[in-house]
Amino acid sequence: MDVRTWRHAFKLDPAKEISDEALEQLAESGTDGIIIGGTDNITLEGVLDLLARLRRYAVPLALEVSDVEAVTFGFDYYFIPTVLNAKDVKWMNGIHLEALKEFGHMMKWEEVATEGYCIMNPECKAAQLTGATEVPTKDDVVGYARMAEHLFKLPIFYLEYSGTYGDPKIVSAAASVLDETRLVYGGGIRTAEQAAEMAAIAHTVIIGNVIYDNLKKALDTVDAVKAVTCPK
Ligand SMILES: CC(C)=CCC/C(C)=C/CC/C(C)=C/CC/C(C)=C/CC/C(C)=C/CC/C(C)=C/CC/C(C)=C/COP(=O)(O)OP(=O)(O)O
Ligand SMILES: O=P(O)(O)OC[C@@H](O)CO
Ligand SMILES: [Mg+2]
Repeated sequence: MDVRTWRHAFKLDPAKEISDEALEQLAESGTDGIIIGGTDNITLEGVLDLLARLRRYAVPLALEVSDVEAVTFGFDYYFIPTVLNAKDVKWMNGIHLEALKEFGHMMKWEEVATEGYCIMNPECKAAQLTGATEVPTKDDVVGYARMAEHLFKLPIFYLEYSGTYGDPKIVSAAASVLDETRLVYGGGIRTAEQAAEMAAIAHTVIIGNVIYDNLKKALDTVDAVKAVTCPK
């Protein structure tokens, strides 16, 4: 799956407004992919709107499924989050089981990648929703990274600082124990410098909210990430 080569991706929230001009700039920025996903108010209408407006560009599109009601055909990839540090097992495999009973027969597995989330910002919406409200220590993060790679053989370990910039020492600790599983960093990147710092540690860097606050700064992160050599 070529998502394994992604160094940079934008994450668009279907619950937020964005202009066609901004979408064109994001799609033609040189990013490796655009992920459509968010935590709340995700509707099929919002997902279809972004899909229709982005499909004309060559950039690969992934739907990060956070609500089964908002899944549609037409994406290149489907990313399925499982929250490794959620309090309620429903966010690890519960909703997934129900979804598989309903949609399992129609899934094209080569388009699907499971993301093992470790949520680091207890204030963010995803943490509040899933009860991931105890901040994992560095040792916890290393444990969750090993769990993702060795116990569950997940393709992606997603260190999620949503809305806050992470601690490079903790991200490095996760990186140091991953060989096969891809380390994805997301959260609080607002400048090219921050994007470059995390790109030197993580395989893939995700840019979210700054798209809506400062499009120019968001676009600047593409070249910043591409200028950095991918870690092992
Ligand atoms: C029709 C068709 C193509 C068939 C194939 C269908 C398919 C792929 C079916 C799904 C199969 C499946 C196993 C689905 C499971 C789905 C599911 C709903 C799982 C639970 C997901 C989950 C754990 C959600 C919790 C929240 C979470 C981790 C969301 C990820 C996104 C995220 C962290 C966004 C960041 O937050 P944001 O909302 O941006 O925050 P701010 O607004 O504060 O910025
Ligand atoms: O919105 P930000 O804080 O950039 O985070 C990006 C992404 O990791 C959210 O799931
Ligand atoms: Mg967001």
